[in-house]
Amino acid sequence: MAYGQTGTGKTYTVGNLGKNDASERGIMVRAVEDIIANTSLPHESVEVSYLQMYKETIQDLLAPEKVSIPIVEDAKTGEVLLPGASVIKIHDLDHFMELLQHGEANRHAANTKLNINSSRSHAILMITVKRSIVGNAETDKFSDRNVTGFVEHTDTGVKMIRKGKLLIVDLAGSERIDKSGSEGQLLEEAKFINLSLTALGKCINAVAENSPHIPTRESKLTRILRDSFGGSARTSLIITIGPSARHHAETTSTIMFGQRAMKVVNVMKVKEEFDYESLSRKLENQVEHLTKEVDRQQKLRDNYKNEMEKKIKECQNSSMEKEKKLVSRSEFLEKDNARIELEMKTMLDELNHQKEYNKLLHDEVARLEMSIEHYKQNQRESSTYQKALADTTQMYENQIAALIEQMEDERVRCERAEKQSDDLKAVLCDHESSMKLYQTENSKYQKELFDAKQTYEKNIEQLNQQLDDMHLRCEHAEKQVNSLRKLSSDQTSEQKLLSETVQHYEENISNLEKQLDNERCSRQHAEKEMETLKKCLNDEKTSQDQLKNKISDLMERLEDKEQRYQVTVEEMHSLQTENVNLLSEKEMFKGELDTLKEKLLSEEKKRIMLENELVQLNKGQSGNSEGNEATLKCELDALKEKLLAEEKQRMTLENELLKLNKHLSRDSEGVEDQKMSVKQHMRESSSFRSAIGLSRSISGQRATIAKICEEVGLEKILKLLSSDDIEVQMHALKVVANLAAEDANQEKIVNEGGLDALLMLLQTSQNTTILRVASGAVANLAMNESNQGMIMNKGGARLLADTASKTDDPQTLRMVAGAIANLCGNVSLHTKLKEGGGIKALLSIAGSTNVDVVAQVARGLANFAKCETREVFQGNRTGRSLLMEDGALTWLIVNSKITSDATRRHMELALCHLAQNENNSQDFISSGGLREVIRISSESAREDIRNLAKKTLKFNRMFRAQIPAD
Ligand SMILES: Nc1ncnc2c1ncn2[C@@H]1O[C@H](COP(=O)(O)OP(=O)(O)OP(=O)(O)O)[C@@H](O)[C@H]1O
Repeated sequence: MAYGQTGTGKTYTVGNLGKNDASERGIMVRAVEDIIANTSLPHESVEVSYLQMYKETIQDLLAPEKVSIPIVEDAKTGEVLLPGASVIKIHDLDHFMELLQHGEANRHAANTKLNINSSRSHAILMITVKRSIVGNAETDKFSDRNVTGFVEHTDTGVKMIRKGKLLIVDLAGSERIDKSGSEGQLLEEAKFINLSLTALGKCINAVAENSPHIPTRESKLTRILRDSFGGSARTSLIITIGPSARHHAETTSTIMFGQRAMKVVNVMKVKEEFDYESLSRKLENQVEHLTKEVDRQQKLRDNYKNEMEKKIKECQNSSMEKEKKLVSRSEFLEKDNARIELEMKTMLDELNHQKEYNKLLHDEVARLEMSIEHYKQNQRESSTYQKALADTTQMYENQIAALIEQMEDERVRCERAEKQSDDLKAVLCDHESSMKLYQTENSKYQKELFDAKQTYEKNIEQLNQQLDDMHLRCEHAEKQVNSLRKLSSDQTSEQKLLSETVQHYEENISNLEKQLDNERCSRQHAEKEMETLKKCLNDEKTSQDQLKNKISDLMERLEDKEQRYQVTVEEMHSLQTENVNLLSEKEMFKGELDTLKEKLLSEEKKRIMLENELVQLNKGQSGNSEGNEATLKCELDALKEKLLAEEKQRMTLENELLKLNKHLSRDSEGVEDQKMSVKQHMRESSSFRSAIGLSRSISGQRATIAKICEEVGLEKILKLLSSDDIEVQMHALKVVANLAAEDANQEKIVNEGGLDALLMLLQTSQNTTILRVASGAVANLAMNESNQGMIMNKGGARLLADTASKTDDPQTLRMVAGAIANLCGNVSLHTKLKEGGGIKALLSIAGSTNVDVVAQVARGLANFAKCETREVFQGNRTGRSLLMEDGALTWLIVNSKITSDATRRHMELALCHLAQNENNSQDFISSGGLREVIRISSESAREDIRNLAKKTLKFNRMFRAQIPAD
């Protein structure tokens, strides 16, 4: 689109033909030239429409008679169509130039002041390029078609048309009517032009701002350009300006318009549509092909079926024929057998007959022999005849002998011949008898005999031959019988084979049928399986996606867990360190607990003694006169005060116990048991006290003090601490000390200046009782961590040290040592405590022979060492212990074998804690502390302390180096 003030060169830039000089050509000509150069025209088409929009009507510049061309939007694709406009397929660039020139001639132009050939209409050149493409997939990809009707996937295997549309718009010039001097018709035109350009501006604004509504309906220009704003089209805008200063306003507005248009974001989309004709043709072909294929398959199936049926029939026929043949063959064989049997029978009969005949012959030979004998007899009777007869007989005898020989030779095989021979003999015998009868006819007879003999010989030969033949035939018959038998057996086996073959064929057929059925089943099954597999594949894909998501989720969680694991490991390390500290702390508390138990016991004893004293006093009181009443009352008050002090101490111990119990509540069951036993002990003490009525008295005193405090006011009582009257001062101090023994009152006492007053007393008073009670009160306040800092800040450490230095009263020293020992448990005060002389004071107090005082010192040192070593373990502190310089180690080494169990435990713990700090190792080695730790590791009365010492020795490298391997 070319947009700009009138006369600034839009038409020149966009529509110039450049007929004479190609370098003068405008974008329209250059674009089409480029398109043609990249298009193979017979296969691809380039079509153009050239329109103008004049006063909100659309006219066809290529067919000027076509006016008011409607604008239509394809409901599916959203494509803007101009159905009435002529669409001309161009052949080449010249053809296009002709069309453009023709169109230009039809364009409305009028002279304006600014441009003598001003365009009064918007010219729209619409170039459509179509290209056929073929995809790869099947038509079921139709589902991929998007809502716009275009196909996103080109691999559809279907012929499609890829379509590109290029609109080149030469907008009519925007103008200031006053400047252009438009009037009448021109003014009218200018209004329409400005209206449509304003609408275009609005649309561009809306698209640039991603507005859901684009007001394209306000002008036909924007309706035509509807599918060119944003969306799937790419839009280029050329803005033209007049450089003259007088056009400054227009130039600015034009540039602003261009800037807005630059905000439009386009996403290109390839537009493709199916070539439905070719698709339908292709589908028809496919349907036809598939139908043919189905028919072919059906035919193949039918043929196969027919063939199979035919084969089955053939098999059946052949089996029937074979059966028939078999039957006929067997019949034939049976007949043949019968025939052969008959023949055999005949031959056997013949053989028997032959045998009989042979027998007959034999008989005849015998008869002939008899005839010969008879002839010989006749011969003897007639010498003449006899001679001739002898010759004849001789001849006959020779013949007969030969015959007999022959007969003998052939007797076995030729019985018939024997028979014949017998016959001949019989005949011979007849002849002989007739010779006898007719001697004359001897010659005749001899001749006949000779003839007969010859005949017989021939006959015998014949018979022999017959016999041989018979034998041969017999053999042949036997062979035949054998071969027939063999044949018969062969026939039987053949029959069997045939039946087997038939059975085999039948089986084959049934198998084939089964196979056919199986084939069908498996095909159906395979089809089902295919569907299932498709589903599975889809499911698989879905599950794969889910798995991917899960994997990424798991990876994230794994990373998170790893991080947490790292944190946990670090925490674990710190917990381990803390655990070590807690263990040592626990051991220390155990020691302290034992000390407390002992103290409680001694307190109980004192209390019983006091109670007895009180009972005695009460008894004495009743017996005294009224004059002594005041004195006794004073004594009673003093005793009560004593009781109060004891009670306070007890309270202090109980508080300490409570505090320890709190610490110990985290520890092991053994400690828990100890706590229970202490509680039990306390309960027992309490029950004992109640038995003697002391509790009533104590609660009465407390109530009295509370009442006094309520009545007088704490402020006044505190003021009394600075009273000049030492008695008043003392009573007030006792009341304050009593109040300080209870946690609940401590804050109030401190806030109202009680701590200051007590420290002042420590500083100024020389009175032992005051110093003792005041240091006891300070010790009570020092039990509370919130007061410890304040005590230190107010110079408490120094004052306690001074107090210790100016008295050797063991109770006072015990109170001072207790107060310092409490302060030793606060690691933040260690340096101040040392600098304030607290440690030194503690160690100087340690010179006392009083067991309780020493116990407090040992407790303080153990407290200090434990806290300090914990700080070292936690990395908050480095270097030797602050206790070292003041000689604490030496004191501990010297006194660690003292008899009191509780004190010894404190000392052993203090040594172990100090030994745990590797910076103290050298001190331990040089001073003999290491030996002490080694001793503790084996000799300590407490297993936990022994273990602590062993652990200390094990983990300290310097100690390990010092200890021999054995
Ligand atoms: N780059 C250029 N080189 C030479 N002459 C030019 C150039 N640009 C414009 N002209 C000339 O300036 C005059 C006005 O140009 P043209 O008609 O293209 O302006 P237009 O912006 O289309 O005006 P209108 O909006 O009134 O139609 C024409 O005579 C044109 O030949």
